[in-house]
Amino acid sequence: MEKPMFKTVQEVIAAGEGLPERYLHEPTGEGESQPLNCSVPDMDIPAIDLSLLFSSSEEGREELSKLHSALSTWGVMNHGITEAFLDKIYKLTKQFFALPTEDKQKCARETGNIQGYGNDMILSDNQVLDWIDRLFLTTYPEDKRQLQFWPQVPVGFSETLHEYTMKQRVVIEKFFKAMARSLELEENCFLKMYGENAIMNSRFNFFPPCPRPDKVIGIKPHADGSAITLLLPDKDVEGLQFLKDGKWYKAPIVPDTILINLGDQMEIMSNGIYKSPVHRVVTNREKERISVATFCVPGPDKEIL
Ligand SMILES: O=C(O)CCC(=O)C(=O)O
Ligand SMILES: [Fe+2]
Repeated sequence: MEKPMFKTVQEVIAAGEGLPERYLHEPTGEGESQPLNCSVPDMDIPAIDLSLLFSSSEEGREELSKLHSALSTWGVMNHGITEAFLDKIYKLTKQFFALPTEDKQKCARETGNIQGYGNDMILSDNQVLDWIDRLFLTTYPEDKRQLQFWPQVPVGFSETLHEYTMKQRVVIEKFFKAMARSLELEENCFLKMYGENAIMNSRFNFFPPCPRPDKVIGIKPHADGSAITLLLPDKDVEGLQFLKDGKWYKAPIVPDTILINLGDQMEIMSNGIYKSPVHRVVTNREKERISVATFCVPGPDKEIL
């Protein structure tokens, strides 16, 4: 199929033609009266050890109440995972986006397909574009993978993504069980709604340094449409912010953790007790930033109640 004509943000920068107007963000939403790059306070999300939640000890009960409070306040929590493995993913993501354009184009998205490498999806002519390039891959179930979009270079990318997907499945199962426990529900109730055929999509996000962080946004305010999202925000560069009571708060950098973010489907599954938070990504004048978001979506055979 013919590849669509598009310029990624990296190509826009390389062309040296200045900042196209299409990237100038119109501040119309809640909490958007201040410049995008104004300083905002830290949010206080706890790091929670999901395995501890299954112990009936005092410590286990404490962890469970921490989970309840984090999810009902923010809809977000952190969970530790081995450092060396996460480092591998960060490194491969950086290496992929540092490849020459022709190499990245080998994974380029095709018209009508969400999978592959490209810029912000252009859905309408007057859409303000996000300052982001991305590689979007369905990782689970394995028969939904479109391997022609999986990078051959850097070497080890596909194997590591497969391994990460399997590790994430363990975290997801624990998380759904823990969430049911935190609401005093039958342990498997969310897992059953989520289903065996749940789909996982990983999106590798790259935000190049931006000349106008006051006017250009990395990702517009949104809530994820998933059940849950497992997110690896950049290890060094901040940018992710969450909206609460009309104010933005920044997600602090917590090393060696996955940030678990509830999506709209989980808000419904928990009868609104847990919220799907609105969040955005701001840009940085000097530094590039990466993140890897995995959206976990119930299978098409599931009805969300
Ligand atoms: O880059 C980040 O930290 C967040 C990414 C995000 O919100 C998304 O991909 O939906
Ligand atoms: Fe998001």
